[in-house]
Amino acid sequence: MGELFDDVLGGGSGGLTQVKMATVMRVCRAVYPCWALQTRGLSAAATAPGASGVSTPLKRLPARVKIVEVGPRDGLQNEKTLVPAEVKIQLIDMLSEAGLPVIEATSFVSPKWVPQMADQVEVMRGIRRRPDASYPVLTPNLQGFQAAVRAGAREVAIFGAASELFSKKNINCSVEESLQRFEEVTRAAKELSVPVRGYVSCVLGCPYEGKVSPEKVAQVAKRLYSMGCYEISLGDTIGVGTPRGMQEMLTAVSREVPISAIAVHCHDTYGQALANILVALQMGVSVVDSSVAGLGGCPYAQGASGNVATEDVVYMLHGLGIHTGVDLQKLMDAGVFICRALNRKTSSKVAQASCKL
Ligand SMILES: CC(C)(COP(=O)([O-])OP(=O)([O-])OC[C@H]1O[C@@H](n2cnc3c(N)ncnc32)[C@H](O)[C@@H]1OP(=O)([O-])[O-])[C@@H](O)C(=O)NCCC(=O)NCCSC(=O)C[C@@](C)(O)CC(=O)[O-]
Repeated sequence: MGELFDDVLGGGSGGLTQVKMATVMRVCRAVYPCWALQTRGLSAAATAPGASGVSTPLKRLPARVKIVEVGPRDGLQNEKTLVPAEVKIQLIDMLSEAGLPVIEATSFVSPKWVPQMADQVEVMRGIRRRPDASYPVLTPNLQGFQAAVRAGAREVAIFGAASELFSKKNINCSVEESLQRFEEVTRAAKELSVPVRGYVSCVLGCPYEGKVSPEKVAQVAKRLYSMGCYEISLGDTIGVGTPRGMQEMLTAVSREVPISAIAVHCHDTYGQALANILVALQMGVSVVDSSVAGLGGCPYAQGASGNVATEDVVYMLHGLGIHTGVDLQKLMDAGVFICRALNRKTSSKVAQASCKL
């Protein structure tokens, strides 16, 4: 590599000719496929989504990505002011209109722990469901699962962690105890043919324990998958991960769980979310969680900012020629609606650039 650059840049006279520059670009693309992808993807985005002429590196990306919109739950669970149920319902309906295939609607957790989600029954009863979309809800235990089913939930998500301390702070039990509770939920769900999604939090770092080993993440993911979760969402809860960490962690998890059953759930605290998602896509992941307007955070992970904004993910994916089924304009309208209701600015760069707020 060094020799190649010496060869291209050496000689001193004349600086970088066009021929030399082209060679440098070729070498960089060969050595850093990810960089090649980004530079080519960006020019594709600048011209037309899915533009032709984008060649080799894009072949490694999925043709289609499923976006799991978590704003109404992950976003609103962290808001200081309580958002009225009718606002949540309107937000979910607007997200449905925008074509999002999965919208996490609310959670059936203790109202003493998360008062922002105490109106879960009203929300579930009020939303207009699109027949081809699903509206999962979080259920930490059997009590939550039964209440969710009574309220009309047709899909649930259980949420574990790869960190003992986070598990204790978030759901008041150890990782092992949580897995036992989740077994009860998956067993009950199986009897009613209710699909269950599984989360693992703190996959790239924990607010209480710091570094988290990829092997620990893989163990928890494997347990959730083997108890029947159809998909495992890997959460960078505090948004500290970088592309290299994402690659190492996904390498470990994909030894235990098929890549087609893995989703990534990136918070954007350090501005790394899109880069981390791109790495995940290159490794074969085709399910991405995100939150309209970048709302969110976890009440039990202080300092964690919101999820990556759905608008930004959709813009990147469309620029790469990847199909999502999402109407970006309608999605941005939903972002404007909820930001006005919350009296806050959007965290989506795409929405900011489009001068919507
Ligand atoms: C899990 C519990 C309930 C344990 O809480 P606990 O206090 O250990 O529960 P308990 O079994 O001892 O029961 C105590 C009380 O809670 C009630 N209770 C018990 N279960 C339920 C339930 N399901 N729904 C409603 N109420 C419930 C139960 O009925 C009882 O009521 P009381 O007799 O005192 O009146 C509690 O810790 C809790 O609700 N935690 C909230 C966790 C949460 O929602 N965190 C945020 C979501 S996770 C997240 O954001 C991360 C994620 C998914 O996005 C991915 C990522 O980014 O990493």
